Order: sequence, then structure tokens, then C-alpha cells
Amino acid sequence: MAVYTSLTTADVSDLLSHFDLGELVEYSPISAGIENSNYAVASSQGEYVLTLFEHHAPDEVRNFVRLARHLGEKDLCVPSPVEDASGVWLHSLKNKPTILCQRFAGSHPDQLSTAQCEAIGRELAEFHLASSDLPDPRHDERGYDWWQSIAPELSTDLDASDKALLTDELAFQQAQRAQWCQLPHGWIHADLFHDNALFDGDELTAILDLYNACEGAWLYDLAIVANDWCASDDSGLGDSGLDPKRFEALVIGYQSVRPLSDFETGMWNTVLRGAALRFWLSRLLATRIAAQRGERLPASKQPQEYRDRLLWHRAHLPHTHL
Ligand SMILES: Nc1ncnc2c1ncn2[C@@H]1O[C@H](COP(=O)(O)OP(=O)(O)OP(=O)(O)O)[C@@H](O)[C@H]1O
Ligand SMILES: N[C@@H](CCO)C(=O)O
Repeated sequence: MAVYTSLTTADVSDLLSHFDLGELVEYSPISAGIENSNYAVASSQGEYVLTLFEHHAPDEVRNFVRLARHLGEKDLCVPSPVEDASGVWLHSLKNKPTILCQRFAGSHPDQLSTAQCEAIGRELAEFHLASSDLPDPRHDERGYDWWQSIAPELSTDLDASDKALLTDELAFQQAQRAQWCQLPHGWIHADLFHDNALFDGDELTAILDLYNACEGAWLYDLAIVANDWCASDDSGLGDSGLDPKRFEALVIGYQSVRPLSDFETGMWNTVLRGAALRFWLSRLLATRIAAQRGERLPASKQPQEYRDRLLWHRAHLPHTHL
């Protein structure tokens, strides 16, 4: 949907000239993604993705790359920047931090299968364990404190029933907070939607977009994945809940690497609700920002989907049998 910063052939060629990657063959904007500007870049020696960070300062980018390198060393398929001929990977275009990463094969899954859900569950658990020895995870800027602080501002865009829902859910999450903080935690991806993964058939080829990675409860990360990958509304039936088969496959995949404790399974409903609340709020904010620019979020990123999923979780008992 968005490439916010336009680059010319001269901009891309200039950047490429620092690298030992041959000549620029072609480049094209990647429309997927709503946070950064991405370009597919082909050189005479390979295919790359140029990412220009729209909102992150160079130090934040260094922090993401620290995580990506750490995970890459443990054989996870995550994009890590290529170094130029002088060993520099962090560049700047149009005064914005810019990196060039290897382009992974594969495509975003369309009709999600149980096998893909199981694969992403396994990989997420690998992500949690592999990052557990990397110190100083970044603070979650879209975490509990943000929910509480942004809600009054965003609620002016809501009708009375949604306002009441938001107030009630925030009070519920506040009451659950002490328990939530007891959950096993560490680095989390925090945005592992299916448009941030690449597959070749049922084989996972990459996890992308580590640019929200931060400290959080591991179960919360799994809940973020569940709310997107297991959403039943892609059947077109208008149901905003979770598909039990895909949910089961996701949890089986995750538990094959890191079994959940009884305490965690007891927290499922709270955490699924929190994960739905988080993206309801962030999509409300994104809707407001898009409106200020005279734009509209794509149908797949509308806040109502996450409001409805929150309502569904509030009406359904947790999946404690898993
Ligand atoms: N290393 C890569 N290999 C292959 N494709 C990539 C790579 N990096 C990015 N892409 C493509 O670019 C798209 C946008 O990238 P990314 O998700 O990082 O952008 P974003 O603006 O941060 O997105 P979001 O809105 O999800 O936060 C991806 O969905 C993917 O199609
Ligand atoms: N994955 C997010 C957008 C990027 O953070 C969403 O679908 O709302």
C-alpha cells in the first residue's frame, strides 16, 4: 500500500556503488507494508530488498539488526543487512536510515493451511528460545502502558458501544496485569502476521519485519500469531473468531519446541484479548493518520476486524484443553 519515500535510479545506483554487488539491473517499489518504504533491487549479482526506515532512528535500527544477526547465527531465516565494501551496513538515503538485505524466496501464504500454522508455531518458539540469551530487549512501545495512554485519545473516534467495550477491556487487562507479568518473557517478534512470513508451499522460507521486536510475554507473541493466522473470517462467513484446526496446529507446532506451562494455558484468554486489543488500537491510530493524509487503510487492515476478534474472545472460553 505504501512507499512513502520515492527513490530515483541515481539514488539506488549510488547506494549500490558502495557494495560489491555488481551493477544495478532494476528496482521497483514493494507496495506491501505500511510502516517503511521497501524496494526490490536486482543487481548483476543477486536480488535484494532495500528498506528505508520511515520512523526509526539509526540506533533503533542497530537494535533490530543486533537481533537479526543473533537469530541468523542460530540458523533462523530472518533478513539481516548486507555489508558494503567497507563493512558498513547502515546507510542513509533522503536522511533516513537505509539497509540492503538479501531477498528471500517464497511468497506470503494466501489460503493458510494447518501445516503452515504448525510451521510458524515451531519457528516462533525457535525465535523465543534463540533470542533468550540476547540481553536488553527493546521496550514495547505498543505495550500495556501505550494501550492505557492512547485509548482516551482514540476513543473520541468511537461510538458509544465501542467506547464502553474499550473502557471495560482496559479495566479487565489492568486487573490481569500482575498475572500477565508473571508469564515467561523475553524478545518477541510482536508483529508476526502472515504478511510477515514467506513460504514455498508449506515450507517456511523466512520471517520478515523484525521492526517491532521488543520485550514481551512469549504467550502474547503466540496470541498475536493466533489472532491473524488462525482467523476464521477468511472463510467469508463473517465469523471473527479462531479456526480450531489451525489454532490447534499452531499450538502443537509451538509446543513441539517449547511446551507451554499450565500457568500459560490458564492465561490464554486474557492474552488473546490483549493481543486483539493491541491491534484494534494500533489500527485505529493508523486509520486516523491515514485519514489526515486523505487515505484509507486497506480492507485487510481495518480496525473493526480486531474489535470483532476481541468481542469473540470475550464471549468464548479459553482454549485451555491445548
Ligand atoms: N528480505 C526480504 N525478502 C523478500 N521479501 C521481502 C524482504 N523484506 C521485505 N520483503 C517484502 O517487502 C514487504 C514489506 O516488508 P516489511 O513487512 O518489512 O515492511 P513494513 O512496511 O515494515 O511492513 P508492515 O506494514 O508489516 O510493518 C514484505 O511483505 C515482503 O513482501
Ligand atoms: N501487522 C499490523 C500492521 C503493521 O504493524 C496490522 O496488521 O495491523
